[in-house]
Amino acid sequence: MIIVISGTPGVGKTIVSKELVKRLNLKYFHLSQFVIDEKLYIEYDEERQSYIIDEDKVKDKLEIALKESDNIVIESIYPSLIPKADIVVVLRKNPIVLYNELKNRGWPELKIAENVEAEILGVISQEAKEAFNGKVCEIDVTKISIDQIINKILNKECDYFIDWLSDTEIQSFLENLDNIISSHENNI
Ligand SMILES: Nc1ncnc2c1ncn2[C@@H]1O[C@H](COP(=O)(O)OP(=O)(O)O)[C@@H](O)[C@H]1O
Repeated sequence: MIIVISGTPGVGKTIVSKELVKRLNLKYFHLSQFVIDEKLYIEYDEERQSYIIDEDKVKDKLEIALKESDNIVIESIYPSLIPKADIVVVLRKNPIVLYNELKNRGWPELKIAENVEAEILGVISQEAKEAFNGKVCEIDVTKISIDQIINKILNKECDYFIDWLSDTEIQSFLENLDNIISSHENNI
């Protein structure tokens, strides 16, 4: 069984992945750590304080690293780079709650804005559905405990249509994020 836990940074991937590993006695694979350990990046983006990954190298290395793997939880923000999976869980978190989570991490303003915008637009969920059509299970984790998340995953209780933009407060929040992003782009 290969379970992928994906979603925007800050939604709860690590905490959920580790709890799932414990409950089901599975192996754990953190893709972003693998990228850093194997130096599968092109460069470090100082402004965003994150690595720009070399997708082709990651795909090749993953094919080898995961070749024999079964009974594993793979945590990743890049679901389309993963060669195979039985289920791809995409954790979703209310963008305003997520914004505060990333702010508490002390991340740069631009990195927060880009990640929260991606959550509003469902970027990772879309990427997962294109790569693993029919195997994706989205879960809104905003108001539920880790235990409840794990049970939803094990019972495949998915939320079928998460559209943050149906909330007018989030529509105006997105405009603010766009302003932050464009102000950084204008300063280049
Ligand atoms: N269901 C939840 N309820 C309350 N807090 C949560 C929940 N899921 C995650 N968190 C908290 O959210 C933060 C981000 O979790 P983490 O697993 O580090 O996210 P990610 O790996 O997606 O960046 C952590 O402080 C974690 O304790």
